[in-house]
Amino acid sequence: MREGLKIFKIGGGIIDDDAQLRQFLKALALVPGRKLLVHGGGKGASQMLQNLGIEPQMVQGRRITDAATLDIVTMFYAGKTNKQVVAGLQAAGVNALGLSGADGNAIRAVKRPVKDIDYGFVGDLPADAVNTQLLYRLLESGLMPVFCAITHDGAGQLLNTNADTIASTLARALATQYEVELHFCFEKNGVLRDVNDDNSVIPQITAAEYEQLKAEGIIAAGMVPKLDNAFAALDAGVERVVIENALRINEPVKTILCQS
Ligand SMILES: Nc1ncnc2c1ncn2[C@@H]1O[C@H](COP(=O)(O)OP(=O)(O)O)[C@@H](O)[C@H]1O
Ligand SMILES: CC(=O)N[C@@H](CCC(=O)OP(=O)(O)O)C(=O)O
Repeated sequence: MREGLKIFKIGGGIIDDDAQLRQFLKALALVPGRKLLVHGGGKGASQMLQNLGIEPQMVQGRRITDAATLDIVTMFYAGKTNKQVVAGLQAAGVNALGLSGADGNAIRAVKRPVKDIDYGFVGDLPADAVNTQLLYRLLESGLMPVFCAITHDGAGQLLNTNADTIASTLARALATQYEVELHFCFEKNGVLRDVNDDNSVIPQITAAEYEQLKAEGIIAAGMVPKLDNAFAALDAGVERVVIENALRINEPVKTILCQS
């Protein structure tokens, strides 16, 4: 039987709040077994860009990343945010190791080709993006890898990559070695029937139901790329995908996705 691995992805809203981040990391420290964390930070990055006089530009949930933006998001995601998360995990007794995709050649991306839109220095992840051997060695030595949203192209170029996509790609790649559970954690209690009512969590969603909920506009905005990534992970052999509140990971309230 394969060993278990739990992959957690945490989004911008929680990371920007020191007290909430600490609470999440404490709860994460209590989760038994092999673990890996991917963090975003898009909200805080947009704030920082604005403070520096750069207007953030997002198209279909992806940031248009010119050279100046890349410099700033690299400092923010791979520097401040990643190191703060790692320090928080160390304080909670977890030996975490902060990584970008360039470190150990962990995740090699491809610069998004220019079609209708030029996204600039944004990375897409091919099927063989993940250095599974490196991650296997880190996980088996008892470390908890903590990834930020920065990857590289193998030729010296850093690339900004959506954190949900990183989590889903890691989950798919590592599903060959482990029985993987993928947890998307954010500030809502799960996928909601009414986005303004945290008590309207949909406990289970199949792929067919997802299409229906999307068509009805119940699932919208940032939730669409998240769930596209989530169902792609299930299709590729990830055992279980969960959408849940980052502050309630040890409680039963959550949305579980199923293939059929
Ligand atoms: N049905 C839904 N249930 C929950 N959230 C939804 C739903 N439809 C749209 N959303 C929106 O999607 C957001 C999550 O997407 P996003 O901001 O990209 O996630 P993250 O915070 O993980 O980066 C929620 O904060 C919410 O505003
Ligand atoms: C290319 C691209 O869009 N990159 C994202 C990476 C951060 C991220 O995904 O953060 P959240 O998970 O908090 O949204 C961005 O810069 O916003």
